[in-house]
Amino acid sequence: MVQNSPSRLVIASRESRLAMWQAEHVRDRLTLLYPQCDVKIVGMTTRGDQILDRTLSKVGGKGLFVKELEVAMAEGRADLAVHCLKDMPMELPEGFAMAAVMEREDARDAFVSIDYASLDELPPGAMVGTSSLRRQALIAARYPQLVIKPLRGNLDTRLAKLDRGEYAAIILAAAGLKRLGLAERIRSLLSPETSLPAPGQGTLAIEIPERDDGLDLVALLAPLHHAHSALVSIAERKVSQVFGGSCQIPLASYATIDGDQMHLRAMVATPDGTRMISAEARGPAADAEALGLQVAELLRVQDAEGILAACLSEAAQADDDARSAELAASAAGKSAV
Ligand SMILES: NCc1[nH]cc(CCC(=O)O)c1CC(=O)O
Repeated sequence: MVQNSPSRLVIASRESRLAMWQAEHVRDRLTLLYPQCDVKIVGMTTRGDQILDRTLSKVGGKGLFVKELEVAMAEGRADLAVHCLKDMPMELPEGFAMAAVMEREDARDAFVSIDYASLDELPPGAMVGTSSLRRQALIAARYPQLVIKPLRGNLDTRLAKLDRGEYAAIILAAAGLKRLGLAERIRSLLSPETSLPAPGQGTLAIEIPERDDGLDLVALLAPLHHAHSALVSIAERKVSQVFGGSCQIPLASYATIDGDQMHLRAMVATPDGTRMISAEARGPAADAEALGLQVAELLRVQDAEGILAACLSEAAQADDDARSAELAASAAGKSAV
C-alpha cells in the first residue's frame, strides 16, 4: 500500500536549531518509510528571524516565519515545509495545503530558571521573560507582584539571556526544549489550569504546495499524520480563527481527547490580565470544529470582542510607537531594524 515514492524530496526549513531539528525529524521518518528516496533539507532565513528588536506582537504580520519557505515551494525548489502549528496562520495562502498534523508533544508551558523552581517561589518584583501575550496575561492575572519583561530570539538566545541574569525566570514551550534535548532546563511544568496552552502548541504540521505534477504528497505523508492531534488542533484553531486568528491577542485554547470525547477549554484576556474570560465544552471528538465554534460563542457572549478590541488598539498604538521610534532613529541616521 506504500505509494510509489519519488527519488528525491526537499524539505524547506528555517535555520534555527529548533526548525532544523524538526526538519531532520521529518527527514528521518520519511527516510525510514521510503528508503529509496533521497530526502534533503534546504535552510533559509525568514523575515521573522531577522527582526529581533521588537516583540512579535508588535511586528505583527501573519506568516512572518513562513513566506520564504512558501516561495521556495512555489518555485519548485522544495516539496514540503515543517512548521510549529502554533506559528501557522489560520488560513494558508492560496496554492498551499496542510498535508499532515503530527503527533502532539507536550503542549504545556515550562518554567525555566536558575534560582527558582516554580512561579510560586519567585519574590515580588522578579523579572519573568516572555513575549507571548497569552503567557503575559495569564501570569499577570495570577501573579500581579511579578514583572513581565519581553523576551525574543531563538531558544538558545533566550536561555543565554536567562543565564546572563537578565531574568529571574523565563517561560518557554516544553515541546521546544524537549526536542532540543534541553528538558533538564525545565524546573517545572505549568498546568493547563495555570497557563492554558496556545492553539496547536507542541504540534508539528507539514505544509505542501498544491502542485499538479502527479506526486501525491498527501498520500506520501499520511503515515506521519496523527488523527487525534489533528482533531484537537481543529477545535483549538477554530476558536482562534473566530476571533481573527491574530497572534497580537492573548488567547489560549486547549483540547484533550478521552475515548471519543473531546474537552475544549479557551481563554481570552487583556495583556495586563485585568480582564479575563474563559469557556469550556465537551462533545464528540469527531465534532471538533463545532466544539470550537461553541466555545468561541461562549466567549463572545462574555464580550470577548470588547476585550480583544482593547488589545488590538493597544497593539496598534504600540505599532505607531515602534514606527515613530524607527522614523526618529532613521532621521538621526541609524536604522532601528
Ligand atoms: N512562537 C515561538 C514558538 N513556536 C513554537 C514553539 C515551541 C514548540 C511548539 O509549540 O511546537 C515556540 C517557542 C516557545 O513558545 O517557547
